[in-house]
Amino acid sequence: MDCIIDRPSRRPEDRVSPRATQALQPAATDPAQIRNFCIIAHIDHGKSTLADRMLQITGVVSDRDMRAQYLDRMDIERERGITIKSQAVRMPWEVDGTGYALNMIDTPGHVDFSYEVSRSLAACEGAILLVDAAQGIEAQTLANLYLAMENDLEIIPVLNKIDLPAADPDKYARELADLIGGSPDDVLKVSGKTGVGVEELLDRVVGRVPAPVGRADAPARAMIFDSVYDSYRGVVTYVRMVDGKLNPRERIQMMSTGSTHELLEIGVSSPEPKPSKGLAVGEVGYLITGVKDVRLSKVGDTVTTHRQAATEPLPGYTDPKPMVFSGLYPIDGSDYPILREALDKLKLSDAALNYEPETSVALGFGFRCGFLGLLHLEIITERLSREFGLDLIATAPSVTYEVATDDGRSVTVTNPSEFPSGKIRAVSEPVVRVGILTPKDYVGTVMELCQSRRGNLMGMEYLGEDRVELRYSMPLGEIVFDFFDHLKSRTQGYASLDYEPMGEQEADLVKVDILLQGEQVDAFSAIVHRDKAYSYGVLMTERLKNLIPRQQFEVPIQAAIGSRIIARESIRAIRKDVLAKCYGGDISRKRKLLEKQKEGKKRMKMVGRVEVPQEAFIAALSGETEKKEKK
Ligand SMILES: Nc1nc2c(ncn2[C@@H]2O[C@H](COP(=O)(O)OP(=O)(O)OP(=O)(O)O)[C@@H](O)[C@H]2O)c(=O)[nH]1
Repeated sequence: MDCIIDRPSRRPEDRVSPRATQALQPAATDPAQIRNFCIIAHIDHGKSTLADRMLQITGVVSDRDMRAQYLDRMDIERERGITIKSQAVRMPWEVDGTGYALNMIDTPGHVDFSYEVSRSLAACEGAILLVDAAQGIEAQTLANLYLAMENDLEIIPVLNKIDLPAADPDKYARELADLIGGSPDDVLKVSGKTGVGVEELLDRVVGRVPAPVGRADAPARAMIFDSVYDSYRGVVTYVRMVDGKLNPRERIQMMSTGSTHELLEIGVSSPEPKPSKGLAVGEVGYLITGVKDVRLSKVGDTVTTHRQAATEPLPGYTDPKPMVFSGLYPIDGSDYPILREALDKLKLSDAALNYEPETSVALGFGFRCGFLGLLHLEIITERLSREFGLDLIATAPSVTYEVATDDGRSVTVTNPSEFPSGKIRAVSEPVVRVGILTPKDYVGTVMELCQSRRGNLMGMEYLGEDRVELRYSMPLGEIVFDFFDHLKSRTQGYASLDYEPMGEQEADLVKVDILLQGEQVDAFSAIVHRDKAYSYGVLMTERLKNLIPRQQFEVPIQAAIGSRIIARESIRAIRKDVLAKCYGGDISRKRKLLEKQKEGKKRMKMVGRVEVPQEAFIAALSGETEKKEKK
């Protein structure tokens, strides 16, 4: 009789290194044998590919199970090649006969998620600074490096993709060494694709990244650096133990809210979740408590035990604050309940998503949503359409304004239609520190663009021979509106951008309304700088003129600041007689035409006496007319 033996497969082409030793047991590992590190890189510089290769070489994922970008779990992440949620993986590695547990924390690379990046960094002692050897340093390389330095991390500079024919490792090694100090010879050269240099890199992590330190006998303190919703297991919380120990089935307490939960499972990911006997000082792992909403397990919060609670939370906790707002409306009004349900579901897994119902004359029922940034907005709208089959229109993104009125009130405005109508004393808007990296030939055109967006130059530096870093302070409101598209098209895609909040400033801002036959169309109101009010008015009135069909009377389209009209167009009157061409006695054909006209009217929105097809509003909001003209 045949007997099946369950043997670990080790095929000749498997890339597992002989130094991928037996894993050390969590909760029983000496902190001196733990290394916590992350990989920081500009988008597309190969972070996920390198992480995949490390998993393979350390034997935690077999070649057979390997699929590209193992750590990027969400489909949408894999398709777009971006990392949204960070994960942590424990890998065994042996150096000079000693076994180590390497915890790799994958960080999101995009500025919208910089708070999550900063918490992931706070969970580590070291960072691999990964730079594409064919492209060199980019804006997010710098932004992430500065964050890592603020967190006192040991930086390991690495050039990736050295297998590319276009790679110029010597040039970029000098650039990297100039940036962080040290010699170009210290810069490791690897290829995440072929695996060259990856073993040396793991050795360097062990050699250079400091071991974690913490007080083993103090009350438990663990920092949450990620919180992910899983439809089967509820919320999975990723933590870094700082002091003490957490044990299975213990009652834990969230220090920001005082809420307590039973610890149903605790363990480490390698990379599939493996329950353990607990987590001790310096370790990285996950907790499951059965809660169903990520807002009960917030990134940055400190976990302690209920029985022996710590008194001081770990530093650095803040609530995620939405920066960009937009109205989301279903194109088919009957989809509204589905949209509400979909947002409720997404909120379970995304603590940064905010929304409340709103109505618009032009677009019907929808939700005003708050996002961390433009990419966050894009991801949410894409998930709504992909996962819930919703067809949506989003109003132009807006930021938060503080408006002080003459009667002494202060109003927070996230939607232009809430802008107070009386006398305004002052308006302040959020400002960000912008870093742009561009080849030197494009400096002129980039500066022109920044100036046209009310940017203030704060500094300019050459990086190597041919690239320049420009630093500006700029209103966030100017960036959320197609700034990135313009930057890319002016520099043929070469410039990269990063920004971080730097407070607020007063500015001469006004609300421009768009009126159709004297009636305000809310979805088109915008808060803009006074100098740009006129051009916004002209743009929108022209767009609408081209999109709204003629009516039986003349329709004025106006742009106004308060009661002052600043631009005007009009649609000439026409008597639309669908039966005009239908002479003769064929009554059934006439009826058909009239029926068809009635169908069309259903999708019409009434603004005062004016009938507007909803498509016209949608096209005007998305700027479709200009796009067509450009083509
Ligand atoms: N030739 C070559 N290509 C690589 C190498 N590493 C990554 N790539 C390619 O570079 C592209 C980006 O790699 P990713 O690993 O997705 O980059 P990433 O930094 O994780 O990207 P984000 O998750 O968006 O930040 C992919 O097309 C990879 O196949 C390498 O060492 N050599």
